[in-house]
Amino acid sequence: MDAARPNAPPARRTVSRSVTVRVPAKVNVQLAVGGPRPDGFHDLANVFLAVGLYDEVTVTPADTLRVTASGPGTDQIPLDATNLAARAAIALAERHGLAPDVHIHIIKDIPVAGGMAGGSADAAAALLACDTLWGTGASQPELLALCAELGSDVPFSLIGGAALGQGRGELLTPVPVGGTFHWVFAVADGGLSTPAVYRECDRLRGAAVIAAPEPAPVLLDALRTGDTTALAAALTNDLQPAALSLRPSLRETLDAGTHAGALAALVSGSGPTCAFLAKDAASAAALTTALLTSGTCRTARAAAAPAQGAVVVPTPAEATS
Ligand SMILES: C[C@@](CO)(OP(=O)(O)O)[C@H](O)COP(=O)(O)OP(=O)(O)OC[C@H]1O[C@@H](n2ccc(N)nc2=O)[C@H](O)[C@@H]1O
Ligand SMILES: Nc1ncnc2c1ncn2[C@@H]1O[C@H](COP(=O)(O)OP(=O)(O)O)[C@@H](O)[C@H]1O
Repeated sequence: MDAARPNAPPARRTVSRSVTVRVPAKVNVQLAVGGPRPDGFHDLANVFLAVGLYDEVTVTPADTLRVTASGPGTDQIPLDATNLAARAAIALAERHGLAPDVHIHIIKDIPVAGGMAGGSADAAAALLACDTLWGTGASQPELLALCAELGSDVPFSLIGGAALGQGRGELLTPVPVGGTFHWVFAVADGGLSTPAVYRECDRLRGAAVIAAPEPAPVLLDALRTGDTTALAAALTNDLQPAALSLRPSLRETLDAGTHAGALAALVSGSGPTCAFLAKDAASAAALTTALLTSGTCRTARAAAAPAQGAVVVPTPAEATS
């Protein structure tokens, strides 16, 4: 008790606490790509679906900004201020006149450079974690605006679920989902560069006239009604020919999943991860086993969708109180 103020509540001890945020990967169930814009981006009709593969980002007060990471592929991500999670912390700190002095630790389970928005996920997670740690109390629109500055896919990583991304993918409209979809992801050795895949898409299209990208009503209906068969028939990815052109061996991966009973097979975003839609959880488990033994991928993972967006993980004390 405070001796000077007998009725005052016990003084709060300032503890150097950590905040952990869990954030999902995505698959693009429709990726319609327009022609190149003057700013180098492409207009999209990008229907994102968050899937249950997660990274975890923990921020802890520190003397200076520091990034560490564990998990597969982390030797391929920068651990300096160019890491997307570090860029997110710096952006939020600058906006609120703070020093971005945190230790950011990333536990990666989302394939690196795999077309599943792992870096974007870490950026969204770091933003939410720092906002919570620093008590900056940013509103959802403020967080989404910061996300859009960090990358086209980052806003979706924050909100999760399913959403239509227009513009370069950052202008989101949530999409209702009426059921659970069971996916399997075949993870390749090594990544593909997103800008290189967009460039290859432009090169393959040559002088063809490209229609403005539009969301497909049949696909949005399939999501809304939770109809797996209809979703399988409606999946499209305009970047798939470019990803296959840069990595022809992905055709064998797609064929292996199709022969093993997938309802549909497509490249996830810019690749090289291949995504397979399964009838149900049991089919997804069987498909995972078949892909693991097919010799056409580094590993295979089953994951259900939709997944929740970035969320603060309760500390053990909070979880039991
Ligand atoms: C292709 C998609 C599909 O969701 O994701 P991935 O499969 O890579 O995860 C996205 O469009 C990737 O979004 P993201 O990875 O956030 O890209 P950004 O950092 O904003 O941009 C990286 C580069 O990709 C190209 N780019 C990106 C988005 C877009 N609408 N048009 C583009 O041409 C540009 O060359 C840009 O310089
Ligand atoms: N925290 C991060 N996690 C993953 N990649 C990162 C991160 N920060 C920067 N990068 C870089 O971003 C690029 C794209 O990675 P990623 O987002 O995993 O792939 P994709 O854009 O295919 O979904 C990689 O070249 C990687 O080195």
